[in-house]
Amino acid sequence: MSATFKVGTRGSALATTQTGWAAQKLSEISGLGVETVLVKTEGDVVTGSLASLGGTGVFAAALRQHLLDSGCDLAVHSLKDLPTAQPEGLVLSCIPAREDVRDALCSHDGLGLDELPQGARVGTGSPRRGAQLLAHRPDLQIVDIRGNVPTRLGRVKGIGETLDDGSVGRGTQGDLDAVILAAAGMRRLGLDKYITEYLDPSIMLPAPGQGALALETRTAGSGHEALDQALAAFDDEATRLQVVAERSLLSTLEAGCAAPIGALAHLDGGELVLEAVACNPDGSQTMRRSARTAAAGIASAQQLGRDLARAMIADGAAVIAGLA
Ligand SMILES: NCc1[nH]cc(CCC(=O)O)c1CC(=O)O
Repeated sequence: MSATFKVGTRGSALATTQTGWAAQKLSEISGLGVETVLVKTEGDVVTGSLASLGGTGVFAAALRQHLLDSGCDLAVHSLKDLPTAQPEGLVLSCIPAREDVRDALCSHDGLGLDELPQGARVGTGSPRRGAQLLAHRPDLQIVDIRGNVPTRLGRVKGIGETLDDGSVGRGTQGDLDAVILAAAGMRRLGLDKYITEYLDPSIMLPAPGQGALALETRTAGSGHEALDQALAAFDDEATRLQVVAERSLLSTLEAGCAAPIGALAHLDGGELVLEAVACNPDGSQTMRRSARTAAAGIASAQQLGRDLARAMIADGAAVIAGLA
């Protein structure tokens, strides 16, 4: 029997799908077999509002402990769900090329954002999404929802009934005109046909790290040389530069994934450009800024995020976003 590595995953459809995708690629590159280990996490059983959960990293903590205890050799996370502080003994050894970074509107009858009826009910548990929606459409009613992607999608009028997956839409009321979800998750789950508008980043800046996966191992290595090499080969340098800048901004603002902060970096020729927004939860105040650097490398990306955050803080961003 050929050697295998163990990959840990949460049990949600999104987690198992993206873990399967990454593990398959690494298996192809390394020639190793894969064994999947399911890890139940606190974030999957708590039922309160996401905004009220407070502490960041509830989704990742149990998986990380499992990795530290050598219950698995590799953990696959959604990067945007990871706190910006890296735990001792673990390293993000691979960040693959990013999926679509945008947020997506999923509404009934194919409606786009500007076609939603006056006062339409739009579901999201994210203060960042709610605030930016309200900044664009102050008439909308933001409804705090949580749950996994198919469950949230099933709350939209007319959609719950049509989802053919047996785990989806059962008992959902169709009580919303629309929900906002990450396009990346919808695509990975094959649910992107329900997207009625990809929200332009000029209206809705995504969460730092959105659309990117983070493949984590113990700092000492995965225990499989071929896997360590595959992780290095599967890492995408452009994505890493972007997400480092975005997460550096978030950590300098001392904010987490539940904060009303959006950030998106991209490469423009040889330059790294970072755009960011800080909002108050009702969308009545938004501060949007950008910065760029021609300097290459991870340290410069980190510096870019830090400098932009400091400039925004100097102009009151932390107060606006309720972080001060
Ligand atoms: N917080 C849940 C979560 N974590 C990652 C994704 C989507 C995939 C991604 O952004 O990489 C989602 C669902 C969503 O926000 O719609």
